[in-house]
Amino acid sequence: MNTAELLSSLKIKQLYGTLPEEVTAIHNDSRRSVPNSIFICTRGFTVDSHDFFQQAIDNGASVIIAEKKLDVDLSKAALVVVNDTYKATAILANHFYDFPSTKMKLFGVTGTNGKTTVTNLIHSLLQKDGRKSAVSGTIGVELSDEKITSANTTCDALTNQRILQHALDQDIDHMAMEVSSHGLSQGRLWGVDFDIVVFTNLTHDHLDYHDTMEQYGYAKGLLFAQLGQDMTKTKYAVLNQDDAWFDTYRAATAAEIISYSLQSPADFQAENIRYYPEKTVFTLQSPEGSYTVSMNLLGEFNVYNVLAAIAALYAHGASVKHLVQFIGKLPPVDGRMDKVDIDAPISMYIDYAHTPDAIEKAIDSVVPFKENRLIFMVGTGGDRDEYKRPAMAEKASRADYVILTVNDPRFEEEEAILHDMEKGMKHANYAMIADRKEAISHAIEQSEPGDILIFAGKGQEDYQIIEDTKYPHSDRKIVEEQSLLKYGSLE
Ligand SMILES: CC(=O)N[C@H]1[C@@H](OP(=O)(O)OP(=O)(O)OC[C@H]2O[C@@H](n3ccc(=O)[nH]c3=O)[C@H](O)[C@@H]2O)O[C@H](CO)[C@@H](O)[C@@H]1O[C@H](C)C(=O)N[C@@H](C)C(=O)N[C@H](CCC(=O)O)C(=O)O
Ligand SMILES: Nc1ncnc2c1ncn2[C@@H]1O[C@H](COP(=O)(O)OP(=O)(O)OP(=O)(O)O)[C@@H](O)[C@H]1O
Repeated sequence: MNTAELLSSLKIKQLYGTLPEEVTAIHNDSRRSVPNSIFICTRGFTVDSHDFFQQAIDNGASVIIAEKKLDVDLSKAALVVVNDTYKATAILANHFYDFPSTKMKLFGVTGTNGKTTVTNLIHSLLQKDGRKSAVSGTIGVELSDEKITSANTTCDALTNQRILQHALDQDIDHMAMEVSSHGLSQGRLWGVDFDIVVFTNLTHDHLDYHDTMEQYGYAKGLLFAQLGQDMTKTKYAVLNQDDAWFDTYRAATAAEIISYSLQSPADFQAENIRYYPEKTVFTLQSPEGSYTVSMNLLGEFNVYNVLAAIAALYAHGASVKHLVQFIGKLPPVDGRMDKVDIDAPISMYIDYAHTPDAIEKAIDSVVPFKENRLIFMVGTGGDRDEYKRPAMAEKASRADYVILTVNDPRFEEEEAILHDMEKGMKHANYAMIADRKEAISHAIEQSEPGDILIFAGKGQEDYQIIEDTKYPHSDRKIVEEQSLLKYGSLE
């Protein structure tokens, strides 16, 4: 691409040296720089990559974008100084990839819990409706036949544009993106032009990063404010009317609101909900009439998630009748109240709950058909929001027997994580077992026919992070092995 044309999108404070005529790539990681590329320096939380410009030049970068004058050998690369390199990243990425988000229907989903579930539901419903769709979030980026792993739920501004363009190259013109509060507050979504945005809920999480619930709520609200004022493009915000932040987010956007609720009349309302071990049935009141929804997803929280997905697709123009038919055919989302299909006299579910609210909701989802005991295993990660740990255990105390364990210890002492959680326990029927495999096998060992077991915190993840290394780990595999050991002879 022509360099001068590309850089004309920026307010340049100083240009040192001569711009090359063409550049072929943009990078924000000096280790990945290639010949004839732009390298953008940023002040990160961990390092300041203004320190790495020389590595980028050694790798062939011919333009360095920075916030200050650097000692660049101008015979090798030009130096461009701007006010804010994070903003410059978003602007340049949009121009370089030619505004891919404006050429597709983009759904953004934010909220403390339910983002992965709702984005995957939207993605599956779009595909069932014959659309070419992609999905991105905690479980990576899924394009037609390609899965790309990502370091974050919400990728950085440059990666987002690259992925959107990559999707368009594969003729994918619909995408559902998980939008994290970290992503919003760090500007990773700048320049991503969403058409339909969805809010699930806001409860305690990430206060190590946002400090207060107000700041956390404000960060989430950026998604709605960033829908913009341009009325030439129809946009919608799908909001949970039962959440305390509904009015704030409604006021934050000029876009039309589509509401959903379980508690009061809304555009989409669920009534008469019946819970079963393998399905949930409810009556849906919608702008197109009343329907019976029967779905393979469990629990009240998934009724909220399904309402959100149906409302988002309705905003997109889909018929509610068809959506209800499609919903009935979808399997549960991987690792979210996902029943383990094994011949044993106990019911076992793999779940991803790792916030107090999600734990409460996971337990709520089995209470209606619980006949014997509920054994609940729950863990939390090291080096992350320690304030939520006692609250998690307090919610888990509703189970008859609780096993406190660890998700990803990272660099933190496992015992310290367990003791933080223990402070919230409301009864004495619990064990603390840091080793996740041992914790699972203890849960199954304790079980008796008729019990329900929930293994929460890791969902479908196939690794555990110890220090900064990912080791292979699968709750599902261990659950299957251990339950065969105890109940295998019954088959
Ligand atoms: C605290 C935090 O959010 N950190 C994010 C931040 O990293 P950072 O500022 O520390 O980056 P850095 O390591 O200082 O690097 C700065 C720059 O130098 C570059 N660099 C670095 C080294 C080098 O040799 N050369 C070089 O050029 C890097 O490529 C980068 O561009 O920017 C990075 C790029 O966007 C993110 O990957 C990183 O997320 C880290 C991995 C993380 O764990 N974040 C969590 C808290 C997070 O964002 N979570 C949410 C989900 C939350 C939820 O569960 O809902 C998410 O969206 O993932
Ligand atoms: N709408 C909801 N309300 C409350 N809890 C929910 C809701 N949806 C899912 N959960 C709970 O939260 C867990 C995680 O769900 P999901 O992965 O969809 O959320 P998420 O927002 O993507 O989480 P993360 O940001 O940590 O990836 C589920 O396993 C379930 O226990």
